[in-house]
Amino acid sequence: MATAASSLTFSTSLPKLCRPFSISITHLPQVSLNFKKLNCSISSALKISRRTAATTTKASSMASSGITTVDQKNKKVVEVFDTEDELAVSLAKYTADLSDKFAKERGSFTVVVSGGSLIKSLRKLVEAPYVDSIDWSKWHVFWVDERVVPKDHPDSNYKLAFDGFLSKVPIPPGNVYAINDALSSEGAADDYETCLKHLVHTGVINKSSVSGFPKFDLMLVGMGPDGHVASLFPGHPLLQENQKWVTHITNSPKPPPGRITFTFPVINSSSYIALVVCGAGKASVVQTALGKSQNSDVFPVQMVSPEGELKWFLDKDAASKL
Ligand SMILES: O=C1O[C@H](COP(=O)(O)O)[C@@H](O)[C@H](O)[C@H]1O
Repeated sequence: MATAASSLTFSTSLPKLCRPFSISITHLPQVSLNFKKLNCSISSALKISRRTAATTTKASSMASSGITTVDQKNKKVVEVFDTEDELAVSLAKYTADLSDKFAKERGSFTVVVSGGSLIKSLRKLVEAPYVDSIDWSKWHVFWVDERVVPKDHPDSNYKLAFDGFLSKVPIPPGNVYAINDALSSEGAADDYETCLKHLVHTGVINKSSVSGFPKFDLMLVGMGPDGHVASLFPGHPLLQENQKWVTHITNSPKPPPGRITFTFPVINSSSYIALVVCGAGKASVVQTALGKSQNSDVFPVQMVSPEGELKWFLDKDAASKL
């Protein structure tokens, strides 16, 4: 299964640029909770568990530890881990299992990553056993959002992923799809969309028969403390974009201001989405998205509703208000 796994360092050549190709809001319902192991604040959550026991099932076979919640109807799983380290172990297994599945089923594995804290949580993938067992040659890597800065800039999501992950595994450089950082935000977004269209046309990326948008195998997505996902921020008109695959923003409330981002129709056409959220600073948004909060705001994260499975990976602090 593993290929060329003896080297942990891959070529420093540039990733594939897209330039050559110049060529209903669903408010997630209350989830059911099945506390297999519980060391965090639980009293209110246990009440939820009793209230919703009828729809509670065991975790998927990919779940390895933690507190697991399953909402079968909405294909939503919530898993809470005592520590971020346990979360990272489970996230690595989840990703490796899906890599195996898609490599066998379709000969390639299309993976979309965000920037931010997510990348650190992928660190177990570059350790044994996964670094040697995953068939990295099948991976095609994309960004759900990117800051329009040079690739060696500290704000670059590409640089973050390269330094923390991609430089440590033998993914063919031609399968790493960074933005063209020589373009404007608008130009880079259009160019990235053109790149995706080419890859859908050539069959590298699946196309959703439901939405007609590209259907990525796995999106590994973080969430900001304001509930933003990708570069889709609360209250921003881009939340409603339903034509474009990739769009741009020049006034991001979080610096830097110029970014490109996948739109919700693309995000929500995915086969699997892992939403990885850690830290007490994100607990209130998690409570609104998954708990019984009275907050009437709709955060962008609540608009994440894939065709396939959504799995939340939460650490104890992020889940502390559930
Ligand atoms: O600006 C961004 O922020 C979000 C969240 O980052 P985090 O550090 O709070 O996890 C990230 O998912 C996104 O890709 C990035 O561009």
